[in-house]
Amino acid sequence: MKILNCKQQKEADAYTIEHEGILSINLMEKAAGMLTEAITRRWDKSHRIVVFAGPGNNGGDALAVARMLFLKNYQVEVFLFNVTGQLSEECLTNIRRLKESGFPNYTEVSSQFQAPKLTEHDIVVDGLFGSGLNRPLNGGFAAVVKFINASPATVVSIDVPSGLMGEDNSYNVRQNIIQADLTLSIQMPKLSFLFPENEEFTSHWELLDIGISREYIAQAETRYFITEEQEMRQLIRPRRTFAHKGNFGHGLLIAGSYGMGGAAVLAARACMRSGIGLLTVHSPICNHQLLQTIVPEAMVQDDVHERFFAEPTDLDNYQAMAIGPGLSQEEITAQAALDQVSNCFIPLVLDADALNIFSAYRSYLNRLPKHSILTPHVKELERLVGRCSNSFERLSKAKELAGELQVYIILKGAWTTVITPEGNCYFNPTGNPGMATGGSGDVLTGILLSLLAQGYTQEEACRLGVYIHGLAGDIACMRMGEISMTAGDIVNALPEAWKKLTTSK
Ligand SMILES: NC(=O)C1=CN([C@@H]2O[C@H](COP(=O)(O)OP(=O)(O)OC[C@H]3O[C@@H](n4cnc5c(N)ncnc54)[C@H](OP(=O)(O)O)[C@@H]3O)[C@@H](O)[C@H]2O)[C@@H](O)CC1
Ligand SMILES: [K+]
Repeated sequence: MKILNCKQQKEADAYTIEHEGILSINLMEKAAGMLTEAITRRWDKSHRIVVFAGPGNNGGDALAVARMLFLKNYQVEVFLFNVTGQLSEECLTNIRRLKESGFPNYTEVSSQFQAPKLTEHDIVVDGLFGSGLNRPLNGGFAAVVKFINASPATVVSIDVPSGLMGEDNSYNVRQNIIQADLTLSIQMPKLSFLFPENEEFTSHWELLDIGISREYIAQAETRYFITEEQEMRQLIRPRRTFAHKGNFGHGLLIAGSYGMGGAAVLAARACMRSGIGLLTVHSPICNHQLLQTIVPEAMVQDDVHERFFAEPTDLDNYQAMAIGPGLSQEEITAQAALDQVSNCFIPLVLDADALNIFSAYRSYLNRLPKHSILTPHVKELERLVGRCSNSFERLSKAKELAGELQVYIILKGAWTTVITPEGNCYFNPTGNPGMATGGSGDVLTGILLSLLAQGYTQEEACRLGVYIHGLAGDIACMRMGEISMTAGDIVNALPEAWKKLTTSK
């Protein structure tokens, strides 16, 4: 699914109006009908609905919703903020329609706002500003936002919480943004909904498909996408009847150190559970027994060192390599890892300590083989690109780095993002906060190695890998709960996740 910017959303509305034979006011009526349905589905008539409408079409939506709720016998109050005397055409039409419906509780605010008393049983409909917001809110509008945020009422925002920019909020004033309990977003999600620091504004959002032109969306250019299940289903390659293990690749996992053998175990188990033909784990001698016992399916190659990865190994027999989980950053390991990675000629995943080593030896960064996959979480990314003050900046810097080094970056967190060397960003919809637990990243590394060894392209492996990892996380969460689930539970849920994604619905 594409994520378009606000300018494109406006163009999409205009294109739909022009090419699909629908009047602007009727498109708004359709949106309002769906918004009203979404509200009445959740709240019955015992709730008073207080509508705050702004001067543009977001306000127009809100006024139409007010009329529809009133005609369904809800108790509704409306405040229209008309401070400049300039209202959009559709907003004006909806004021007229509201009045014609016999609506009694309409207040137009031009200067002084007499705030109503709001209770926790009230529902506020926020239709102050939507995709037309072009600067941070201030003055009277900021005061209204603060009043709504301070009230105990439940807040439903139309399209966007008023005051929130669709993409970059670096220069916004956070106190002047509506903290919505629910955002009913028209047609497409906004990029800013996917950033963790905006959770207080958009913790829950839902999309309403008002029938914006598919043709426009198909040709609209964007760098931002949300991955969909159907796309992932189509990526998965069927296993042929006459297949043998040689068809599914041989992967090399370089992982583990003294006290960190578990990371190698988790990655290896996840790798085996994701369809690879053969796996060799290269680990320090101390982990030999552990690996042979817990992951008997994998072959174990001992390093020369008892406790640490110390000597690069030959890559001739492998189709892909992953390095990093539980590796440590000992000097001897760092040298071996830099050497191993710099000379790697097969598809490669770098995770955890392998990333930290490259952050510490920055001059080696340009020796990273092209199209390597880097899987940093926020802190690991910032070690590479420097501190960032917000998610938009972080994403921009990650895109720059991916372009500069020609690598794939998987930025882990809620809405894990796959960033391609060309600068495309794919946000992953699966997963849950229970996955924020030690070893979860090691599991992802194992899955990625498995997919690369099987011949999936880097982009396919990244997108499918994070999707299945999140899906397994969701299954683990259902089984064990968000609090108790562990990385091992994610591995244990992989079979069901793969089955779910490969059986027809
Ligand atoms: N048929 C359609 O078109 C459909 C449209 N739809 C709906 O329309 C919404 C977009 O409508 P929109 O483009 O009119 O923008 P909107 O957010 O209402 O505000 C624009 C106004 O705000 C003003 N303004 C901006 N920033 C400001 C600030 N900081 N402080 C103060 N003022 C500020 C700006 O004026 P300016 O001062 O910039 O001249 C302008 O007057 C969209 O979110 C969706 O809900 C859907 O129903 C689908 C069908
Ligand atoms: K709004």
